[in-house]
Amino acid sequence: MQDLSIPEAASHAILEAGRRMDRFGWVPATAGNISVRLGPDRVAITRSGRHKGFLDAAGVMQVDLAARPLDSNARPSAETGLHCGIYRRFPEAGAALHGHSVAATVLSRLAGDTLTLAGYELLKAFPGLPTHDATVAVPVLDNDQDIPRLQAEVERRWADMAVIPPGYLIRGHGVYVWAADMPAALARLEAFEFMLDCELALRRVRP
Ligand SMILES: CSC[C@@H](O)[C@@H](O)C(=O)COP(=O)(O)O
Ligand SMILES: [Zn+2]
Repeated sequence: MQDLSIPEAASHAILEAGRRMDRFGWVPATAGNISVRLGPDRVAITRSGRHKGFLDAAGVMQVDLAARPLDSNARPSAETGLHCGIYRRFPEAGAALHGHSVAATVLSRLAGDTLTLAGYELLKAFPGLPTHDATVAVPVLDNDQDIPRLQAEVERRWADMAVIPPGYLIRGHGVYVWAADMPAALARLEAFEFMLDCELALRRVRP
C-alpha cells in the first residue's frame, strides 16, 4: 500500500505559491499548476481544475515521474506530463510553476521560436548569469492539448540547446519555470514575469 499523504512542507509550499501567483494575477480562473519533487519517483502536484489562489491540502496529490497518479480516485493537473518532463530532465529541479500571465500569453503570440531577453539586471535571477550583460533565448513552443506530444517537442528543443534556460513559453498559453526549491522557483518566476512586463511595455513604445 503506497503512502499517499503529502508531507506538510510540500503541501504548504504549493498552497502558498498558488496564493502568491493569484495575487499577481498569473492564474486566472483555474489556470496554472504547481508541483514539488518529493523523491526519486514522486511529485506532489495540484489537482486538475482547482483555482490556484484558493487551494487547500485536498487540492494536492502525488504522481510518479511518468505522470501516473498514485491515487486513482483523483485527477492530477492536465499538464502533469510537462512537470514530470522537467523533473526527469533536470535532477536539480525541486519545484515547478506554471502560470498564465497576460505578458506571457501576449508575448508568446508575438514571438517566433524564441523570445530573447537581453540587458536586464534581473537576468541575474537565472543560473550562471552574474551580470545584466547577457542574452537568454527563451524557447517558445506552439500550444498543444496533447501533452505527451507537447512534452516531446519540449525535449526536442532542449536537445538542440547548449544552455537550457530554466523556463519556456507556450504560445497563447503561458509560462513554465523551475528551480531547486519553491522559494527559488517563485523568485525566478517573479524575475521572469518582470522582464516579460518590460518587454511588453517596450513593444508599446517601440512597436
Ligand atoms: C483554465 S483552462 C487552463 C488549463 O487548460 C491549463 O492550461 C492549466 O493551466 C490548468 O489546468 P489544470 O488541469 O488545472 O492544471
Ligand atoms: Zn496552462
